[in-house]
Amino acid sequence: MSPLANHRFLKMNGLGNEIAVLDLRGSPHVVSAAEARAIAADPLSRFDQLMVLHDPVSPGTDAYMRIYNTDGSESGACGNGTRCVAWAMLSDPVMSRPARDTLVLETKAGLLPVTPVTDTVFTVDMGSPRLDWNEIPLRDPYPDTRVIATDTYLPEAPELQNPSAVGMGNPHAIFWVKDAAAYDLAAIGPKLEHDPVFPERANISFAQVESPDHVILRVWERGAGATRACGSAACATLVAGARKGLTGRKATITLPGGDLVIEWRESDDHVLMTGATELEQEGFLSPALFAGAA
Ligand SMILES: N[C@H](CCC[C@H](N)C(=O)O)C(=O)O
Repeated sequence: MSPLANHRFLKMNGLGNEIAVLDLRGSPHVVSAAEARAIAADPLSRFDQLMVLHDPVSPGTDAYMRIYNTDGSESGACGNGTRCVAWAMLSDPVMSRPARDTLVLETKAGLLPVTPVTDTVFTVDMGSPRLDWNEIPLRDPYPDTRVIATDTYLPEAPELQNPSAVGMGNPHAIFWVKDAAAYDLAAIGPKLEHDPVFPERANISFAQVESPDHVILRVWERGAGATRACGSAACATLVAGARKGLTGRKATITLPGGDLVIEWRESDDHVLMTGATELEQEGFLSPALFAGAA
């Protein structure tokens, strides 16, 4: 029987970004893409991102996280999910709790220190943005990633051709638009996500700058589709906005599910993301999910 059968999980959200948290510390099991897709397919455990906790790898860290999208692909970053994991590690009565309140979580993209602001609000240090074309990554050697060009031509939205690109441990493209609500994400999101300029696909943001400290944002996520919020996209948008002189280095980013405060700190180049988390329920993974998934 799969070690995931009957395993406890938490269903949470970060501003409506649907997050499932699975604690596999103490187990050698690594969730496969097929298992992640099976978990996502059950309405009880449905997620935009599945955050799987493993035993810590680097000294001084509290856990290693693998992050899965709905389609089973893996990401190096998920801002909203990282806050949910911090809540779970510090406040869930069943999970083993680290001794200190400030956590350091690790992903394949690096270390993420997390600090509680209240019981349910956390600040994640998302690290330095990746601005070089090959780190994002992009197909072409752009000397300046503030403006790139996509291959995709959209007859219904010909203005969507020149996004900014930023890596936050995952790839992001930000299109600067007058009205973020005007776009049919389900129709155009997949085309831009798969544009050949993004060799690892990209998370696609539509950013409407209201003022230097306020941006309205809608996101089509790589591997997950339209979500109510995307923390790493909010970080990437603030960085790109500040680089283009559209925003300051600190702004409120309003997503369909609510607000995140993002700061790109001058002193160390790190991006800080602050926002809420919410526990919805706990559940147990149905053994039937893993009958065909290996
Ligand atoms: N919702 C997440 C981002 C998931 C990114 C994922 N879709 C990818 O990079 O493949 C967040 O809050 O940052």
